[in-house]
Amino acid sequence: MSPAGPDGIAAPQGIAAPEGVAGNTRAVEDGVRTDFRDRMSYGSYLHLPELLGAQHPLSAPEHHDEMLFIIQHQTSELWLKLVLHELRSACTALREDDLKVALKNIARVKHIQRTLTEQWSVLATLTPTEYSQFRGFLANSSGFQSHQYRAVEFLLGNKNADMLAVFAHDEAVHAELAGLLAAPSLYDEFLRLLARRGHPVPGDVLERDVTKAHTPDPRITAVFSTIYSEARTYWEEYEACEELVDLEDNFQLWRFRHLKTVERTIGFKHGTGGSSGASFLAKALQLTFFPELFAVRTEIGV
Ligand code: HEM
Ligand SMILES: N[C@@H](CC(=O)c1ccccc1NC=O)C(=O)O
Repeated sequence: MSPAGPDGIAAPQGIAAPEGVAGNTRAVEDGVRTDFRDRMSYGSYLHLPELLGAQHPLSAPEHHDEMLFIIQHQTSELWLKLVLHELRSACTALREDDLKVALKNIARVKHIQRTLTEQWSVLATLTPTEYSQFRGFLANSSGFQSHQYRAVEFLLGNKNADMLAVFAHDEAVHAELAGLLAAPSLYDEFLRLLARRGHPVPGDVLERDVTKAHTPDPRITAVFSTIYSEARTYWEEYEACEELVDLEDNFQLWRFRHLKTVERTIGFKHGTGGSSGASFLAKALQLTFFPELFAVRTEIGV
């Protein structure tokens, strides 16, 4: 005989309710803390009042889908904050010849990138009609003004001093980005590490003007050629090269999904930030952080 549930219906045979889960309801255990007047709680530790109080749709009357738009951006910014934290750590680790730590940081960044790229599918549920109903309320604000995104681009080596102008209104952010512009990128740090390990990275590359984007150099491709053809000897370097390729690949996938989401949402309209829109974004797909890591592939097996 199977025991009768609260509504008198017998539970199916063979599915015995575990202790404390009668009636498909989990009993709260006696030890569970419930008084948080004088204890730190989940919400206070995570500052949830601030976090969850920071969604302020501007549309009037409020458009249902503006909440999606805001949360999509805010979650992206939170992940970007962690990406920056990890990339800064990776740069420091490389500077200190701690390749293992840098690789650990990069591994985490790769997972975040996947989440960020996956997340586009949520925004893709926003139809052009829905977006057009509140787009006007965004005025001239645009993702182009995301300082964390720009910081990630700079850290990875897509340096461009012209990107600083939109941050002139915010002294602290402007100073932060100017600092990153003037600092060696992840790739600069990697090439410096390779030089310290005895790889023939030319001096003029090591002392280049790091405020500019790195431009492809066949002498660096030759360094990678050796690493790839003698992978067993240079295993750590080889592994690091492949991790950087994954990083760039993931970054390009995010850019591509952004572009495609933009095309399906606003077509070929100009952007709220003042650019030509999709065609401006498409140009970013031609950029590369680590050109020689792709150039070396042409030489492999020939
Ligand atoms: C319906 C959704 C979206 C549309 C229509 C859109 C559109 C655009 C457009 C047209 C630009 C070019 C700059 C301009 O003139 O405004 C841009 C740039 C940008 N957007 Fe979005 N965007 C959307 C969602 C997002 C989301 C969710 C993020 C995540 C943070 C984002 C981040 C960025 C960034 C970082 C840039 C600068 C890209 C670069 O410099 O290459 N956008 N967006
Ligand atoms: N540039 C977008 C507006 C936009 O997407 C946006 C506006 C405010 C804050 C973040 C945004 N996201 C990415 O650009 C547009 O032209 O519709």
